[in-house]
Amino acid sequence: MTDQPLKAAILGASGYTGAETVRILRNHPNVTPVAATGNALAGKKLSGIFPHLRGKHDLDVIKAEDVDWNGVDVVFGCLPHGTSQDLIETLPAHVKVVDLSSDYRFRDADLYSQAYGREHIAPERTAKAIYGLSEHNGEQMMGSNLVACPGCYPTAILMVLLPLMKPMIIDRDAIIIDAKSGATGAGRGLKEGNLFSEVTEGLHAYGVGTHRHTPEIEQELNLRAGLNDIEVTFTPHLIPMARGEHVTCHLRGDVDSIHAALSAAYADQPFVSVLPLGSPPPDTRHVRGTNDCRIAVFKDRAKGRVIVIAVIDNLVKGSSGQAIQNLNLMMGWDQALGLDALLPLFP
Ligand SMILES: NC(=O)C1=CN([C@@H]2O[C@H](COP(=O)(O)OP(=O)(O)OC[C@H]3O[C@@H](n4cnc5c(N)ncnc54)[C@H](OP(=O)(O)O)[C@@H]3O)[C@@H](O)[C@H]2O)C=CC1
Ligand SMILES: CC(=O)N[C@@H](CCC(=O)OP(=O)(O)O)C(=O)O
Repeated sequence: MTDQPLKAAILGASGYTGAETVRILRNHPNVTPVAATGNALAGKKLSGIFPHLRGKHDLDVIKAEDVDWNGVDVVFGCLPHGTSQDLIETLPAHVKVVDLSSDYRFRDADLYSQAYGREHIAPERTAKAIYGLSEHNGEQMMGSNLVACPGCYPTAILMVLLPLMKPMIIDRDAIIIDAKSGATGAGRGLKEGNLFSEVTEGLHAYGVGTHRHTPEIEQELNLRAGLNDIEVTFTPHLIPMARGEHVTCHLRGDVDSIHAALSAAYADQPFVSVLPLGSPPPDTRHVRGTNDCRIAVFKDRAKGRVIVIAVIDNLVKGSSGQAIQNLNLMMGWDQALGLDALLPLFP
């Protein structure tokens, strides 16, 4: 516990990742949510929008322009991309930022423009922001004022692939990723594709060959490997469940070397576990509601091929949980503060 808890504003608290950030912060000894913002839902009580928070958090949801920034130390930016940078660039300098959107993930603002179809309003800041994959960039986050949390798919995928990049122990020209996400990954906004009847009892791919997370994944792989030619095939799917994410990486390499590299990378990490060889495949329910990532490695019967599976909860390790872990790292606190009490909800 610090003498004075940090005062946090949650921008976009009326959305899924904002509400999840508020929920998890209830367990945090060093951070107090003092402001919650929304847009269409401003004017309501947070517990009125999200009854599961009733009696736990009774913040009023207000417009960002009505926040008293003098009373705020840190913001969690849980806003759509584009909106996020427009607001973050107006904040006073004393406010630390943990952004969950994609706005500050690209080192190169031109790459951002290509992927998102708009110019970045602060290219110099995005170049300096720390890419917040907690287990890999924690040291760089210490003392930083702006951390850009990875997308939910890149979180699980990079957790598998980064430890295999240096030394390069897989065939870098043969990386194929099949990924599946629950519907909360698309946010709470009313969209036809998120209707129950459009999602239930079916499964479909989307963004095939074009998803905006592909350049984000490739950026981090190339940076880690010291190369510029790594490309991956990434196919996401929407599955009929609310939360959870499952990624299957099809690789070429040696199963024992891959398992050893992953086990070594996460040996001291509280939230990432690499299952022993021969374990059954992990289920998204094994991490549901937690900041955990579980990884399992399998030898394929096809010669030289290895399959690595990772599961996370998109609303925790894939967004709000990792954001809180990143704030802990920025502040030099134990990275597990507020997060280690979360146990999986099973079944
Ligand atoms: N959902 C997930 O699994 C993940 C999401 N992310 C990223 O996190 C961010 C938030 O995602 P998520 O919580 O799912 O999104 P939601 O759609 O559930 O919530 C969006 C929030 O932003 C607010 N908002 C929307 N437009 C504006 C605006 N013009 N001005 C001010 N506020 C606005 C909404 O307010 P209101 O509802 O009151 O209008 C709401 O509070 C996004 O950038 C997303 O890509 C990252 C990783 C995983
Ligand atoms: C199921 C679903 O739609 N998922 C979202 C990814 C969620 C995420 O990580 O979004 P950001 O990169 O915007 O932060 C998508 O595919 O666009």
